[in-house]
Amino acid sequence: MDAVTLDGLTKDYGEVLANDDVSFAVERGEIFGYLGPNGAGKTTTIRMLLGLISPTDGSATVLGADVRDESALIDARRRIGYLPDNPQYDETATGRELIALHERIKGDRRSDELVELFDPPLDRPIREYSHGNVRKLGLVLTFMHDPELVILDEPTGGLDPLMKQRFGEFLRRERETGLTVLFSSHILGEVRRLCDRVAIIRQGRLVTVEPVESLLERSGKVVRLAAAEPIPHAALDGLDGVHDLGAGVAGSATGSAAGAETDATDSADAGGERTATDPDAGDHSHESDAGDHFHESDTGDHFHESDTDDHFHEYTFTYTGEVNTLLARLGEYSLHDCTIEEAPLEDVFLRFYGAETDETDPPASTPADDAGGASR
Ligand SMILES: Nc1ncnc2c1ncn2[C@@H]1O[C@H](COP(=O)(O)OP(=O)(O)OP(=O)(O)O)[C@@H](O)[C@H]1O
Repeated sequence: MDAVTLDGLTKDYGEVLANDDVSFAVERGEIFGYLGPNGAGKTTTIRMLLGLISPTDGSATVLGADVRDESALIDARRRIGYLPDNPQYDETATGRELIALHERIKGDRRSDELVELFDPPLDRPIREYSHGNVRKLGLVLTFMHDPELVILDEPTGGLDPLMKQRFGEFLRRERETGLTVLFSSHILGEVRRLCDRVAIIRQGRLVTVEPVESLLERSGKVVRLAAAEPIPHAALDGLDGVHDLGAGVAGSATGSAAGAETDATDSADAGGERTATDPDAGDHSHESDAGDHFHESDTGDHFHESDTDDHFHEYTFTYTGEVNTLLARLGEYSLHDCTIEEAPLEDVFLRFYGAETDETDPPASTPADDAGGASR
């Protein structure tokens, strides 16, 4: 039996159709990412699953309990851990007092271990907690009764990188013991590291449900190169899986790669030739605005050679091919810098669903449709 099922779940707030016919299922024992930009409808779905708001239409179950059946849901919730995106704890209580309160409500099997792991302050009132410390206490309260299913709404907001890593390792360990996790995020990279499958919601509508690996394969990677020598256009553009190739000549080979990356991003859409003078040469603006550095050429089929040795040649593109193939091709050139990163969530949307998709114009065919329906 699936841990969570949604079938045509719909929430109409009146002005906003926050969930529109949302269907998917979370299998027992998986970490399932619920991904979407701000305002997409993630929290609305989660609040319906917990019985905190009623669906306008459709149905859902958590651990077998129908979310419209209050008594069944109360029973199920004893076996569920829930971390809201913005927990509203009693501001005057201390962390220790809140742990004691939660122990009385749902039991405590492991708060000591969790306090040691997530290390929230315990003896100060909540009103003095930082955002990250509220989140760390929230993780203790969510997991302390050893739930079968946890539903986490943007759980890593406010956590520092070390704590994010610790949280990720913790979730993976818990999965090994059979825990099911549904967690929302707007960060694709975070979901990639943790999740087995992912659902993406945009403007209230589900756009895909699929294994995270297949999503990332199709969404590709953003590649940024800074080369000591020009790379012929055909060498990159002719490679299978290269999209949106943009190029320029910028900065100094001894300068900041980060600056080069910024400019490369700015120039990525235009493609063709762009040139820039070494910022250290004197005459030209040092502002980071690409418009001050780059001068569009009237031809798009070759790359400009710089007139000083200090320049490097930068290229940005999205790559959906084999990384080893790309590296073999790049190995033929002298590179100053190379970064290969996952495409941002926004790019994934642009690539697969179009920039103009809105509530009145749903994608004609989504991967969820292609897979024979969103739920499985
Ligand atoms: N109580 C409410 N009344 C009216 N509209 C609401 C209500 N709650 C949410 N909305 C609207 O519903 C839409 C979905 O909001 P929701 O909070 O579910 O999105 P989200 O994906 O969780 O966003 P975020 O990542 O920013 O938390 C938004 O347009 C939001 O303004």
